[in-house]
Amino acid sequence: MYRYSRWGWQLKRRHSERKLLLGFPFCYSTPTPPENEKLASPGPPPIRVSITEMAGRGVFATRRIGSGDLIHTAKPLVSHPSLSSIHSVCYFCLRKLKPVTSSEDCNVRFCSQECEEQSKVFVAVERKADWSAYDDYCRTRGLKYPLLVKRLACMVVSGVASADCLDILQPASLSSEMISEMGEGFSLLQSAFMKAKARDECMAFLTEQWYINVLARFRINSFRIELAGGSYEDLHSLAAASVETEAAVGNAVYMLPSFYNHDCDPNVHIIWIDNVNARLKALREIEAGEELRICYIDASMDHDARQTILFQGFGFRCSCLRCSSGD
Ligand SMILES: C[S@@+](CC[C@H](N)C(=O)[O-])C[C@H]1O[C@@H](n2cnc3c(N)ncnc32)[C@H](O)[C@@H]1O
Repeated sequence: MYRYSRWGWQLKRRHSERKLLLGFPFCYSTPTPPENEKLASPGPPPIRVSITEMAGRGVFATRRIGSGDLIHTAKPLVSHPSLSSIHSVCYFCLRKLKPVTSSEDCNVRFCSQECEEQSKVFVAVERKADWSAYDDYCRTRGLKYPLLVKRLACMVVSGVASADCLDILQPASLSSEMISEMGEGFSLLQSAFMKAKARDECMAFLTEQWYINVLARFRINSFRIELAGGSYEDLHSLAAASVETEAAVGNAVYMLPSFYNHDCDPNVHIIWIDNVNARLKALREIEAGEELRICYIDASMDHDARQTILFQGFGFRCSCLRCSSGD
């Protein structure tokens, strides 16, 4: 289940929680706000991760945050373009690219030397293997998370990520049926690496259990990326795409945004302007100590539809004020 990306709605656990409460160094960046955007604070973001009463860990304001303030930005831990966008966005940051013709069409592309440089080590690993069977498996079943797993596996093999980098995130609970369906994806991923003669010592992490653990985390922590910015033409094609097919350019998982809980009337929203880097903005005034929440789903749905999707996708019954009022 993807967390809805736009329009303002959107464990090694005990050990990890302790680390979080003690101030685990998150992968956030102090943002450079565009003109007319007010930064909530010049230093570290005015937030902390703590335990909530009903929803596990959550994100809380450490001081008052003004309406419209940019609270923090976040770079992804793992991201991947959707298969339908693979030739039209940067393979690293998902920025939209100018259309190309003919022979260039079948290559992945980058928006800048910087993006190419930052991804060259794991892209080199990826290029050694033939992913056609794995990609077909994703395409025919409409699966997006296994593409994130493939990228993470290439990052681990190349040494730019550790195999346990997502362990701190909450996993989805998976039924035995879901787990058995993942077997095919794992076999295809493993066989692509084996045919490419990847060295055994680099592949020790790649067990079926690793594959399942990672997918369980992607399932409830991934964001579907829809870009809000770009040119006038982009906005037109985005509008058309959202009607016709899939407006998303890809999917990504972040560290700090993964700790935001859900509310059907959220006080924070997460947006993407022109690439995969996320911006978390206050939708209204937030007091010190208040929990910051985003909306995981389409907030325009009615009460019953929201409850069903949240339960099926994220495993909880929402008891936010809006749901409690029956709206
Ligand atoms: C992306 S995680 C949010 C962080 C999570 N609470 C943690 O401890 O890592 C999503 C999960 O948090 C819990 N959650 C989020 N919002 C909730 C809410 N409003 N009520 C109850 N549980 C919630 C659910 O278990 C959901 O699957």
